[in-house]
Amino acid sequence: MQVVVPFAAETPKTRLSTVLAPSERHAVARAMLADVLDAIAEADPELDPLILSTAPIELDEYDEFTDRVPRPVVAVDDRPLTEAVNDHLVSTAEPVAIVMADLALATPEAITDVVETPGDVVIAPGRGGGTNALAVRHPEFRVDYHGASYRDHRARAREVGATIETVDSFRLGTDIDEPADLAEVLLHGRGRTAATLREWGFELETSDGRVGVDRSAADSASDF
Ligand SMILES: Nc1nc2c(ncn2[C@@H]2O[C@H](COP(=O)(O)OP(=O)(O)OP(=O)(O)O)[C@@H](O)[C@H]2O)c(=O)[nH]1
Ligand SMILES: C[C@H](OP(=O)(O)O)C(=O)O
Repeated sequence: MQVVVPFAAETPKTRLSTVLAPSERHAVARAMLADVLDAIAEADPELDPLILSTAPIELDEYDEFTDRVPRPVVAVDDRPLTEAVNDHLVSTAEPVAIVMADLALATPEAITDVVETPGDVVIAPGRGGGTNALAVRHPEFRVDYHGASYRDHRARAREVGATIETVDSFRLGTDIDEPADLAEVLLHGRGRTAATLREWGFELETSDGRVGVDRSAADSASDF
């Protein structure tokens, strides 16, 4: 199955701007993308990842921490997310999975659950109403991201007569959007993203009611 990984390359992760400098948001977005690509490759080398990026990206830097052969293809489409993904769905008659690039906790097992669960539309919801991973095997189904897209995708699937399955996954449900989500990476991440945050001096902060992250000012990037 082809696995499309949408990637906002130019101004990624704006909701992390209170804790990460612009250069760090780029770096953490790339680290998360690498973690997702690794999970896909380890789930099944036959899966065919396609990065659907808003701008050209150079993949050479991935060589040092992946043994993926061949490298994923990068397709550049600067249209908004929903439009770009739907155009891709229209252009292929084959089943397609769409896996977001900010799933830093993704594991091969979780990806396998999405691509192997039978159903015309298989959805791994994200916290907050989003759609973090999706498998589409129905020719008329189209995406409608943002807002409560989990609810909207279920409604769209019903409209076209598609069967719907939900994959209940903590690892795929945890997209890294807000500063508090970085605590989940430190707690549960096994890959590049967790290592990057630790290199930057992020630590768990447990003194308040809810676990968060803390970082010493000395470790912040110069463009913060
Ligand atoms: N190709 C493409 N991918 C996008 C676009 N917007 C977001 N993405 C990707 O879609 C996934 C979910 O993105 P969001 O969490 O909604 O947005 P984000 O840009 O990552 O973060 P924020 O700026 O904080 O909203 C991530 O993998 C993004 O890289 C877009 O317009 N085009
Ligand atoms: C793309 C969007 O992501 P969120 O804004 O929920 O992170 C969604 O899942 O619909």
